[in-house]
Amino acid sequence: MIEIRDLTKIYDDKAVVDSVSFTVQPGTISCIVGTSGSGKTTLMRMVNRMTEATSGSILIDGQDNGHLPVHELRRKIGYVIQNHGLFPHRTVAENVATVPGLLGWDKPRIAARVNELLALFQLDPAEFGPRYPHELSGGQQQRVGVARALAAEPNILLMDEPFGALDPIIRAKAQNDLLGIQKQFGTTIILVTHDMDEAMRMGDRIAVMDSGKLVQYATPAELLAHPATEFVDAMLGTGDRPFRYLALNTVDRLVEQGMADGAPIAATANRRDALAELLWSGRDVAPVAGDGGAVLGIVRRARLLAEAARPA
Ligand SMILES: Nc1ncnc2c1ncn2[C@@H]1O[C@H](COP(=O)(O)OP(=O)(O)OP(=O)(O)O)[C@@H](O)[C@H]1O
Repeated sequence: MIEIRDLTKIYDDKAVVDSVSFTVQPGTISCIVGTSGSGKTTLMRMVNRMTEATSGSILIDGQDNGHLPVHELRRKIGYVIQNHGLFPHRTVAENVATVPGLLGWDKPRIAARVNELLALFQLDPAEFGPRYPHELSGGQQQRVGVARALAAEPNILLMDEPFGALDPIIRAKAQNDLLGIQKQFGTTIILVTHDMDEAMRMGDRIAVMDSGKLVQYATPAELLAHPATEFVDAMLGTGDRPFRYLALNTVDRLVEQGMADGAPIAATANRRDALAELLWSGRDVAPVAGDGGAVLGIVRRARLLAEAARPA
């Protein structure tokens, strides 16, 4: 758990992070969004003391991070930045092994961990382990960056625009991979992003920053239903709200009995994608298929449209 209390950072007499308080529950993802210069990165960097706070405190699992030696914090907390920050003169395997090496793990344990992580990120250890970062694509480098941050099994991960440089398809895949791995390890994550769709998709809760102040900290659904200020409303994008709201849930709970023609929609598809499919194929209704491909029933366009209305 990360408890941020009254945290302030002053540069040149200006509070770039201004009395910010919020708590990140264990095993959850909190996304920080806000306009450029609103203090997102500064706020996050105070968690592992890459930036020292002017005042306030951060408790990590109940311990004040100001009382822990900085090198210990950095090893305990994984850190991923845009453009991955890999060491160019070290191989992929050596990059991933960095923190376990600093922690003095023995060689077989390090090798096993490197192989496990590369495999987890769908990078064949025999093929990619010996390569240097410049011999990888941007998306592969980014995956190695995340693997490196996870190497010493940190229970906290800080991510600053980790997928910012990736194209939309690779980005969606990287987001899915991260969600899967986060669930598997129960990692607590703070993720800074410019992309509201990414925040909605990844965040259990979203912190909205405006000029150094935290203006709202809420679940994606709460944020959409009850934006605290006009600024939050503007960040959410008026025209996108119904679609963002639909995207928060899957089709499965809207399935009705019945039969319909045409290609089935997966029960695990989100409601926005399901509606898009119905609109694009000109159908009022579509079959819905479960995991094994068996048809579970149907979903109606009218039902999906009704679900896009602002929640109470
Ligand atoms: N070392 C520093 N010295 C002085 N001012 C700084 C320093 N680091 C950041 N700032 C200022 O603090 C403010 C917040 O910066 P920060 O990088 O936290 O914003 P951000 O929300 O992450 O922005 P972006 O989305 O553009 O990355 C900015 O006005 C920035 O110029």
